[in-house]
Amino acid sequence: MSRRRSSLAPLDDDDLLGEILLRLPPQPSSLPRASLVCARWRSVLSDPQFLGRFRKRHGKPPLLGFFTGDVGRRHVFTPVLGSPDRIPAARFSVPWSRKGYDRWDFRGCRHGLAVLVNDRGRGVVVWDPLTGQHRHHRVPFSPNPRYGIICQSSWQWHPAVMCTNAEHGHAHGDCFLSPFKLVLMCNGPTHAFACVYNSVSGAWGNIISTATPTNILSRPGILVGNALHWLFRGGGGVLVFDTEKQSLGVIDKPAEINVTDCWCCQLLRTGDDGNLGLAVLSKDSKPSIQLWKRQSHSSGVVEWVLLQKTIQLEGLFGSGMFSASINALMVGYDEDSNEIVLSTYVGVFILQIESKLFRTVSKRLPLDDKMFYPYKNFYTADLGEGNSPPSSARSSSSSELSPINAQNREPLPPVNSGTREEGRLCALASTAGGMPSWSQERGVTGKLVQVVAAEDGLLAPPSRYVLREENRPTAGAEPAKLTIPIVDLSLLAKPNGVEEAAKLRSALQSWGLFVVTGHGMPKEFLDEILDATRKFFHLPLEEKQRCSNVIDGAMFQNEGYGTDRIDSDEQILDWELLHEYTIQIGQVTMDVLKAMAKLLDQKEDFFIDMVGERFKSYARFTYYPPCPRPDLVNGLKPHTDNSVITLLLLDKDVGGLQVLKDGHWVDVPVLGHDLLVVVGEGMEIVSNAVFKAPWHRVVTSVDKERVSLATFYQPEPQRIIGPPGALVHEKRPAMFKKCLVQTLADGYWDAFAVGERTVDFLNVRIDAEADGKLELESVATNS
Ligand SMILES: O=C(O)CCC(=O)C(=O)O
Ligand SMILES: [Fe+2]
Repeated sequence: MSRRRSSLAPLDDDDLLGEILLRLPPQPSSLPRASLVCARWRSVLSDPQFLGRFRKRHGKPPLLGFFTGDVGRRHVFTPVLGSPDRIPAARFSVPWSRKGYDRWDFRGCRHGLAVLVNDRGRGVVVWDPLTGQHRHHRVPFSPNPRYGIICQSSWQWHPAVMCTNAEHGHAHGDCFLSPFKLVLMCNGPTHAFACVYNSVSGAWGNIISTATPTNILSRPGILVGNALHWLFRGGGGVLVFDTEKQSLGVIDKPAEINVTDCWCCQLLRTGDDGNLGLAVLSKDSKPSIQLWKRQSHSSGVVEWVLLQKTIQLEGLFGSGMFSASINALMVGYDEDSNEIVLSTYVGVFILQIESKLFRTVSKRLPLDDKMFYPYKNFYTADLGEGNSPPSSARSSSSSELSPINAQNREPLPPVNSGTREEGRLCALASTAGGMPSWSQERGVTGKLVQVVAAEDGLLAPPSRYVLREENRPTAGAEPAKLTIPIVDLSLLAKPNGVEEAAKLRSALQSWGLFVVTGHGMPKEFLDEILDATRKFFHLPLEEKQRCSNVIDGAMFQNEGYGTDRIDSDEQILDWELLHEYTIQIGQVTMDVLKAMAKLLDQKEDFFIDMVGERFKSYARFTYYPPCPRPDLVNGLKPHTDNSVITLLLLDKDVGGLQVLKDGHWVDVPVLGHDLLVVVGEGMEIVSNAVFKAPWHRVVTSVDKERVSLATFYQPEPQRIIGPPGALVHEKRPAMFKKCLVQTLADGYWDAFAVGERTVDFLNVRIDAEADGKLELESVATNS
């Protein structure tokens, strides 16, 4: 500090003035406002050295807002500060595209840096929202195909970024991308892999892996000391990655806790001693947050301890905010301040765990299942220099630090390299649970039905396949001779497709399914798909089992045949075919969903928005061998689908699918190259039961085998779906409770096993009585 002349008034002394201005609060408007006083003040305030000292002095940057959204959804910046500190949302708009198949997911913020990952594992980006600088990295590995990966949807990328600046007094938020560590964790149903990028060496380290009991929740890892922690679903415990020792392991979670969904459990960094903690939100009539802490005893034993400090939410917020079955969701966490973000029916709040003090984020946002990623930084609006990176950071490799545009990203890996890059398609083969059906079974011990059917001299199906008399396909009258409705998709899309829309309306209203013509998929292509399917089922058993989803006797994932562990060129061709098919069928699905939305006088993306951009499509191939006694068995037992909609490509030569209409089974004829659209229970929920999922089943043939390919279109697993406000009104109350998609998916096979609909089995339907009262006619139409 220079010597001061005592004759100067304090504010005339530059050093003293600097000392005084350092004490201004770190809010975004502080420095810009002070800089309006005069040119001299402005010059002091915009001096990079002053700004560095200002950040150091304050240490912790203020919370500017949240990046909100969820995996698979667009993310936006939601400012939390009031005027004059409020930062416009557009200032931090997330620049990565979420279009088509090139989807980037925002996955967290730490130390003023944000991290995004491509959902197909094509890259990871560290982004400084303040300066717009970013680094794009190609992911350094693919999960090993040996672990059964056939689609990336069951292997998820969990990136985490952290500043590693160890300089004394360094204030995070002032990190400007250097130096940092980027941790990339990839977790599937059986294993986790981790790898660390160090910005100083500019290189990725070794790939470390460990066996895991299941998938982890799709939430940012919590940094405690040097270790990142993620919570497993169900009873799996906690996955720990030590970023210094580079070790990956699994620790227990409190035995009493069952991690049912990601909105009810949150790992913590406890404020008092920086230990790992866990907050569990109970959904009882008296909602509360139970707190656990991991404590080490002098004996060296480390265990979870339940803290006395249970937080009663009603006491804090008043009881008005809690209703129905879901009272609040934990939608975010700030590990620096140990604050949980709670979304409720009356707004979004931040709750500080130690003090139990809460602040309001917004009273306008309704209960919503999107994540809130807190973003903290020193932001000094309009100070020019102040918001630019210091020159040292700016001079580092310009090819790495450059404005964001599509061109400067690394090239995408070739589609054929190593593991498949397919993001959302899961292939499975047929049914499981309950009375076995006469179709190719999956994961069922004993002989496969195809093997049974091929046994010489088989006169009747083994007893385990034979249905009780009242359940046999022939128990009712002869199938009714009715014509399944047909809708021409190419006409529907035309501006004057009124007639076709009327047909669609009538089909949905009275059948819940319809035949689609005019879908534009070439006949040869569809033939090729079915031929490949048939060929696959005709492969020797050992070969099929090589791609089975059962490894070492345990079923480990939802996917089975058609895996990525492809050995022959012919099979690669099959997979490419399926990939192409999903793209094309995806387009048909979108068109159908748009037309259905228009029937309800909603904008065309109404249903598409509700199920999310990261919807899943499952392709299920089913093989029905000939059966000597079709009258005794089900090819596939009566069921409703748990999809939003299902698109079926049926065998060109052999029928067998039947739909229940007004209490009678009706044959779906052989459709050639037309497709069949079937409404699923998911659609029933999101249309508030305006559209209904029909019961259907498959009967077998004495002498002909049959194949089919069903593509199930499902919402994002972490979404909560329910009847949307636009379809709920006085005359038609909500017919379903809000429900996590994953819960519906998990309940499906249990419901199937006992012959129930999932919504009934899980008790998601609210008012069975009122169901069906509203006809489609009473909903306005624009067609
Ligand atoms: O094979 C068929 O025709 C129908 C298959 C089906 O309904 C299903 O997989 O859910
Ligand atoms: Fe079905």
